[in-house]
Amino acid sequence: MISRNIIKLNQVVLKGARCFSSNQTQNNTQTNQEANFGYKKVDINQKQSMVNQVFHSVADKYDLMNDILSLGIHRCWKEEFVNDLGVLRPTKIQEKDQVIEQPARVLDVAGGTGDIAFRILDKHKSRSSLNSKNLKVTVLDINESMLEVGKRRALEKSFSNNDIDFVCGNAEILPFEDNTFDAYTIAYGIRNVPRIEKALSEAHRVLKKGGRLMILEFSKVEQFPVSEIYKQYNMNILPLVGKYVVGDADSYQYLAESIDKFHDQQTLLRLIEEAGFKFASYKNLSFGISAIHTGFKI
Ligand SMILES: C[S@@+](CC[C@H](N)C(=O)[O-])C[C@H]1O[C@@H](n2cnc3c(N)ncnc32)[C@H](O)[C@@H]1O
Repeated sequence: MISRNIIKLNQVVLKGARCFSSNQTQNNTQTNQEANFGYKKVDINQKQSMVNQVFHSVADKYDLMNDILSLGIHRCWKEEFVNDLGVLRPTKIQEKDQVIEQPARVLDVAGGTGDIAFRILDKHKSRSSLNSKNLKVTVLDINESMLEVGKRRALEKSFSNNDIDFVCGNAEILPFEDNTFDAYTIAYGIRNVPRIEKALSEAHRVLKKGGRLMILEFSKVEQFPVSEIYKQYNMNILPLVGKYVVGDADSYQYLAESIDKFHDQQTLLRLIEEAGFKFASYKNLSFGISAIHTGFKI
């Protein structure tokens, strides 16, 4: 049984996007467009290669580090995110004189090791009377190392290809047709994508009418002294724990800097609206350390 699943879950779809694996270096053509890589200004194409190196380096210890660094709190934020998504119903399609049910489809972009996808599937099973055939989650990530961990975890959790599939691809050029998904989720991924506007426009394109965008991301804490304690923690503790647990202080230095440089709640909200989403809103989690943004394709 397990070996059949291994074969199925290893069928990574590669359509129209460059993927990054450990033994690959990316030689992107230079442009004169710049992006932030933490506190550094780099060529926008170079940013993706540098982000890829970070996640290749941390992939094996990524989930453990999330627990250590957030003292387990990231689990509560992810739970709230998945609760807010709610239960998705299958689509009913009339075919000749028959009504056919198609599973609801969720695309989890920058889904990495599958954490959000597994939570969505678990929640769906525990909350609804529907069977697992009524929901399918597609995990998309640009990094093969992160996806490999996700595929391993999916097998351990006994999910099959009917529940979940793993696609190597870029959030900026999604390898899916227009109007395909009922929901698009992205957790702690959007700040790593070089062209956020492109990713949001792709999210809008692949969602069905009525479909929902949900973003979970680190955000801005305004209340003093929490803001200062949080900044000091990120800048000093993150690289230190990275050094001793993963043997890689630089990657965690980038993660801390990228959190500091990322947009505030209002700016991200504006970008979501500019991408065409309606009824966009956000809510803060733990003083705004994280925030959930949402919007709908109407
Ligand atoms: C911090 S991890 C988040 C993983 C997961 N969503 C979670 O919440 O645990 C960020 C992920 O974004 C992915 N990523 C970065 N740039 C991307 C892009 N352009 N397209 C798709 N994935 C990307 C990385 O490979 C990495 O797996």
